[in-house]
Parts: sequence; structure tokens; C-alpha cells
Amino acid sequence: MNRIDAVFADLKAKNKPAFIPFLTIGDPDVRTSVEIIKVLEKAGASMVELGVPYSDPLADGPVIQRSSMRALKNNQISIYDCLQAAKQARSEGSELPFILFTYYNPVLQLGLDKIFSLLQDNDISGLIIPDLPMEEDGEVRELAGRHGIHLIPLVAPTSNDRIKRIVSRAAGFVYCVSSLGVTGARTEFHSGINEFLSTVKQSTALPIAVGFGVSTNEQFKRFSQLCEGVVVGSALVRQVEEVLPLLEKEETRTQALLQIHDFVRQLISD
Ligand SMILES: O=P(O)(O)OC[C@@H](O)[C@@H](O)c1c[nH]c2ccccc12
Repeated sequence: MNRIDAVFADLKAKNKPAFIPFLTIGDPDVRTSVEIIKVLEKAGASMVELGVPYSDPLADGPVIQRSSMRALKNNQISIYDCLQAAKQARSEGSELPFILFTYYNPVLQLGLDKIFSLLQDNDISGLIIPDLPMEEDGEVRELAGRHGIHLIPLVAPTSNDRIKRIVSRAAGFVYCVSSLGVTGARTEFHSGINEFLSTVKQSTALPIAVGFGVSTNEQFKRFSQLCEGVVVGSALVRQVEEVLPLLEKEETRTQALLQIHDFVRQLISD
């Protein structure tokens, strides 16, 4: 069974939501990303989106854009480095399912056949490509299925009559984008979000997760009532950005990691 399916089945039995953090790998470096993955697991993450930094992150707001630029400036992070981070976290005992989160261009540069054998060899359970439209995802979907990797689609409040077609080809879970625009913490969401989430829910037997803008415990709890999972990226990446000065010095790294841990604990507490 794919690790993602096992985690959602386990959480369903416990009637608990999945907490799915997004992390830009290589910000500030791969070693730190591995340590943050372990902190996320201890703090209660159900699975992790491993963000491949990209020079033209069209769907990202300023926090993740800055994070990607830091990762690329410091280390020229590639998909290989992200897989290395997953492998290292695994070797240090992480049981989390990993979802590789990448724009389409780095995938094309690596080559479709190559990437899926890499994902399989590195025990990656899912793949999200935000700029791969359903109309062009045939080959990717076929390869993903053949390698046991879940290709997780995004649906937006404006997807309307495309929702059924998108979710009919989904695997793992359906990623519901809460608002229009780019990633980034928000105080309010798309006006029809409750109806949107229930429409998606009724269109699939798969778990659904919501993302975009979640940054408070109140928002996490609100969406946990409507979905099986909640994705948080920018608010977490902002925490990493805030503790960068502490991460740079060995004597304050533990304090930095603890700050990230405590942020997550308060974000997802019942
Ligand atoms: O950052 P937010 O607002 O918490 O949203 C999650 C998001 O970070 C993550 O899933 C993501 C990062 N980059 C993206 C681009 C498109 C869609 C989703 C994403």
C-alpha cells in the first residue's frame, strides 16, 4: 500500500485530520531541511511536501519566492538534492510519506522516464506539479501509476465543471486550493469555499486536503472539519526565515528548531 493511503486510513480510524506541511528544500541548506523534516514529524506532521526551489515560482507568494531564491543562491538545489533530503530523513528513521512538490520545468529537464525511477528508488509516495494542466498530464499520470507514485491534482474554486474530470484521475488525495491568487498566509478565503470543498468531497471517494493561506490554529481547526487534510506552507516557511540567524550558529540551532516545533504544535493543536 502507498504510504499516503496508509496514513489517511490510519487518521480516518482515529478521526484526525492530516497535517501536511510544505517545506522549501535547501533553505538554508539540505542538512537543515533534513533536521526540520524530523522536527515536523515529531511535532505531528502526517506527510511532507518537499518543495523543489524554482527560479520562476509563478504560483508562489513572496515568502516562498524568497525561500526558493535563498535555496538556489546558497546551494543550486535540484530535484536530486530534494530526493537526497528524503533519503537522509528516511535513514534517520523518518516514517513520513514524502510528496515531491515541483513545477513542471525541472521535471522536463530531468526527463519523465528518469524522474519516476528516481522517485520510486527514493521511496517518494506522491508528486504534485502545480503547473501541469489536466489536458497535458496523460503521460505523467501513466508513468506515475506504473511506478506506484500518487499524482496529486489541484482543484481551485474556479475549476467548476472541470472538478469531476480532475478528481476522476486523482490518486492519493485531491488538493483543494482555498483561494485564487498565489500562496501566502491569509485572513480570509474564497467566498464560496465551503460549497467548493463540499462539491469536491461529493465528487470523489479520495481524501481531500485544503491549502493556500492557512496560518492559524483557528483556520486549521475550521478546515479540519471540512477536509481530511490541511496543507500549510508559507506560514511554516516564514518561521524558517525568522530563525535563519539562529540556524547559522551551532550554539543556537537547537533553539531555532524548537521554535519551529512549537509553532507547529500551536498551529495544529486540538
Ligand atoms: O503557502 P500556503 O499559502 O500555506 O499554501 C500551501 C503551499 O505553500 C504549497 O502547497 C505550495 C507551495 N507552492 C505552491 C504552488 C502552487 C500550489 C501550492 C503550492
